Amino acid sequence: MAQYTRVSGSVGLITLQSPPVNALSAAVRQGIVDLMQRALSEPEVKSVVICGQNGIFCGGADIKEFGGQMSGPPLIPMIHAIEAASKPVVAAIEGIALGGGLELALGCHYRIAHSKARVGLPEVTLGLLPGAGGSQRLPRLIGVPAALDLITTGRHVTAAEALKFGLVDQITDHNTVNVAVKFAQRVADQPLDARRISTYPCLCPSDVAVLFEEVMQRVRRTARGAIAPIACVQAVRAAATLPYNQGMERERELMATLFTSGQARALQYFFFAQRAVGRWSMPSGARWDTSKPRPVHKAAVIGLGTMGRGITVALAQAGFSVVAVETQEKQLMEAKQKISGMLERGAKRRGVAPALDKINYGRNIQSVADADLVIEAVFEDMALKKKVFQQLSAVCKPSTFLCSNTSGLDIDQLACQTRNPELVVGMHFFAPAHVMKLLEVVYGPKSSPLAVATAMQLGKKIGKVSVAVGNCRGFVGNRMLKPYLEQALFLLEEGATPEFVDQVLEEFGFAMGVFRMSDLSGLDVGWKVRMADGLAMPDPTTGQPTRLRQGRRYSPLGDLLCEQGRFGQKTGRGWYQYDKPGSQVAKPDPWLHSFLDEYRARHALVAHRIDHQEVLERCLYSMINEGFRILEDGIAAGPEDIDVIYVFGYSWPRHRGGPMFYAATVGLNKVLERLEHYYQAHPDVPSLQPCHLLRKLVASGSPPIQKWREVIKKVRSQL
Ligand SMILES: CC(C)(COP(=O)(O)OP(=O)(O)OC[C@H]1O[C@@H](n2cnc3c(N)ncnc32)[C@H](O)[C@@H]1OP(=O)(O)O)[C@@H](O)C(=O)NCCC(=O)NCCSC(=O)/C=C/CCCCCCCCCCCCC(=O)O
Repeated sequence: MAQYTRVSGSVGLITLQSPPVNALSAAVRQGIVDLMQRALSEPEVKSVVICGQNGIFCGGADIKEFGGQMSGPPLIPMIHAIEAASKPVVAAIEGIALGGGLELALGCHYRIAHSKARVGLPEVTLGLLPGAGGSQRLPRLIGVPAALDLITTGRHVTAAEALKFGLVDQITDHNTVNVAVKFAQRVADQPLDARRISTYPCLCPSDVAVLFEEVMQRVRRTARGAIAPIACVQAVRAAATLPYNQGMERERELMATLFTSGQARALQYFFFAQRAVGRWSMPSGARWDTSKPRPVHKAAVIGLGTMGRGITVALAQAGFSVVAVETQEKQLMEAKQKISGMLERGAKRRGVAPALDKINYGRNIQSVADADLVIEAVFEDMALKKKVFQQLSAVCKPSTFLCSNTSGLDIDQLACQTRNPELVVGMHFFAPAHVMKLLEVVYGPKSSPLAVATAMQLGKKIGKVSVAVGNCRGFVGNRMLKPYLEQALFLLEEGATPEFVDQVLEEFGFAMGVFRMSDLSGLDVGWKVRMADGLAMPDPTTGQPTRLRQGRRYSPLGDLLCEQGRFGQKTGRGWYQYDKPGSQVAKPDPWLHSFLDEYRARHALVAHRIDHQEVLERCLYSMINEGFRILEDGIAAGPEDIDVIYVFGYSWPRHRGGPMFYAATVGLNKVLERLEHYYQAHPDVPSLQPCHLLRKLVASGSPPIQKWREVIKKVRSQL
């Protein structure tokens, strides 16, 4: 919807009204078309201003409409009509002008922005391109290099940057609509020919062909299989090489391909999934909208290893006072130096002062006594963590929230060490903790909604995407990783190489294949966990590594590498070889190949040809199957939680929506059928046995992912 008012006698003011972001829904588009006609037909009106209600110009096309039948006036002719208008039209940009919102503003003859406004063309992040003329007008207005940057990255720019580009004509600190109205009065009789961007020549640098080639290469390298960034480059190239009308035709063709693509559907699903995880709920019925967080003024971090340092930096950068504790003097000094360096580098990048004074360092756990919330980040050792929680419970205020950065240990056991177990939750950060966006907030059976709400809010304040999950071994992310890693090892036993498995996974879109990722994280991490679980031991009767442990198939390959001191990048050897310890360039290692041959011979394993399909299906479907178990167990509230965890924490390619969305795309019946097939071939691998919820969903006709929660609810109520 849109509202019309006449202001100062001669200015027609059109206000977009569609909360929360004034998206260009069919009703809003209809409103604009009707009100533009009215403004043009009223002889008293000499100029027009378009603005948005509640200090927000426009968040772009209404993404919710993309999934269904589009109705209402189309955007492109609407914007053309504005540009062709005989009276000056001024966009008054407050808050945001994104996507179709900025394209609407580019159709206006002038753009006035508030100094705090942000503008951008983020369509690429939704699997699209600026398909309402944006790919053709923006390069004509600000030049090809800047337009390529904005359109291929989708980044938002500040009003100041927009002014520098020439994207807006003026910025103001005052009431933008008032300024725009005065501006509109001033330009009422000015000729408009020079203000119609579609008539501008597209200014190109002399080496434009080289520029497009370079950008295309960079985009292909970083897109990990996403098609929209490539189409964006092609659309801008059309602007640079073709007359406007032909460029528009090319924009339309490219948009038609993207608009109906699975990638666009996945990215648009993911847009809403990211927002859905904020509306968390617990099996007790506690919810985000009925649980109030308590403010945290002072936080503390215990243990300043890699994780503790990253968490400290994330907290300090977000403005929290932090007490950072490390009991060993040498480690404390080292951590202090590293944290200061991280803060200084971060501040330089963001052009602000480093938040060094936000942190007080200490060696004594007593120094966290008055913290509102403490995050324990000591070694992943239950006995040690229990001791720390006992100490914290003794020294902290009774109201202090006690959180653990464990990556998978039982939160309940930690809560039991404290006086107030309801104030204990897991806050599982991902390395590097000041960079990675994901935070798993883990509630145990005793955790209160207050504790969950407070941890979720803290996560938001430090810029994380926080997902509330239940307490189980590995929580959501690492629990699903286990069958994935396991299958990768089994594939090596059966004849694959690390390079081949990684290549298939990287072609699928992972930033790193499973073996390169293991080398990066350190093979010893999982080895220690397996030893603590009594898994990584040779058979006591034969002294030989066996391939069956605790009644199920087990691959000791990772343990054998660790026994040789091959811990990955840090030791210069792992699944790959590296020039030197710490180097990141992985090279195939002939030693590893001989080692695999000998291993297979020792266990009488005959290598067979493993193809792409088998790698993908076994690694991904076993992980997805665990995802369904997690939903069945109520550890994650919905598929969106799992998908957000996998995209932000495990480099799952966003244009594939996340593992659960991917399963829906492949078809649940196909996933079920292939799991059945592999389980039949490997009956000693329980993670391949299709779980009850997957069967139930298939039996219910494989409903769309948005309807899974109903089936999950039914399955849980029957348990
Ligand atoms: C920055 C934001 C706007 C706000 O952020 P924040 O304040 O943090 O709040 P949020 O929680 O993110 O959002 C609040 C709620 O608002 C909802 N929201 C936000 N934006 C939109 C939107 N654009 N549409 C719908 N809903 C929106 C959001 O979901 C929240 O609600 P809830 O919590 O989920 O309930 C931030 O939200 C943001 O970044 N938004 C997205 C901005 C964006 O990406 N805009 C671009 C949209 S795409 C676009 O504009 C495309 C334009 C060109 C379209 C051309 C169409 C032509 C069709 C051609 C078809 C061709 C087919 C041919 C086929 C054939 O030929 O056969």
